[in-house]
Amino acid sequence: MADLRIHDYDSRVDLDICLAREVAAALETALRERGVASLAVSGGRTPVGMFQQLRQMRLDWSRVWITLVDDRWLPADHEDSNERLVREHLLKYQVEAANFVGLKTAAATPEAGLDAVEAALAPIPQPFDVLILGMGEDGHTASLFPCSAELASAAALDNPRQVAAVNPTSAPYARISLTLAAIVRSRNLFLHLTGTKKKAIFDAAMAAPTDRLPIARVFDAASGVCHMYWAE
Ligand SMILES: O=C1O[C@H](COP(=O)(O)O)[C@@H](O)[C@H](O)[C@H]1O
Repeated sequence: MADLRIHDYDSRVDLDICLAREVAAALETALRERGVASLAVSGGRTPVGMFQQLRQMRLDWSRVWITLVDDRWLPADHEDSNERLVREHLLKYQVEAANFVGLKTAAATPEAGLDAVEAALAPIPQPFDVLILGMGEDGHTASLFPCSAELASAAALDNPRQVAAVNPTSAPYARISLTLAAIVRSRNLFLHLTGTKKKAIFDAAMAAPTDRLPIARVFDAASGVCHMYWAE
């Protein structure tokens, strides 16, 4: 079980600045120690302000690999694509020099695309130096949805795959997601949450004695220090 440290901020702007600094510091450490660094980011609405802070951080971004924790199986220019969000808000200015690998291929379905996605991810230094999760109000994280038939295999810690196809019944679009096993191997694991409603959902999920939601399963399975950054 992870040693989860909670960081509360008075404002989302303060949170975005502090989380971006922590992420940049962890990437800098990786660059110093291993010469390359890897970062996996979530999509959705929550990370936009943090991306805008992170893209101002001075790093040798040409030695940093960036990918997504999950994506909707949509063209990369679709308004609901996580790749589009990252290209628009993070891969700008000096971060344009980073090596970005998206999770969407030309295959018709995520199931058909799995092998190609794994091959595309192969050059990225693993385990990820930094991985940033978000959370939905149903307790999903990445695209590990509690409602999906694929959750058992995508969240099985002995799943040798890095990615899984997920078809949520409570949310739109087929998805591709890092597996729970790939997520919890990360060297620095952050959860980025905003709003009192999500905080209450997170606290209840962590306190539940049984039927653990995906977000709680991350911190059950992770080891070492993990961080939750929250602002109202
Ligand atoms: O579907 C998704 O939702 C979560 C949470 O998104 P948010 O809009 O509530 O911040 C996100 O972390 C994930 O990457 C995304 O695909």
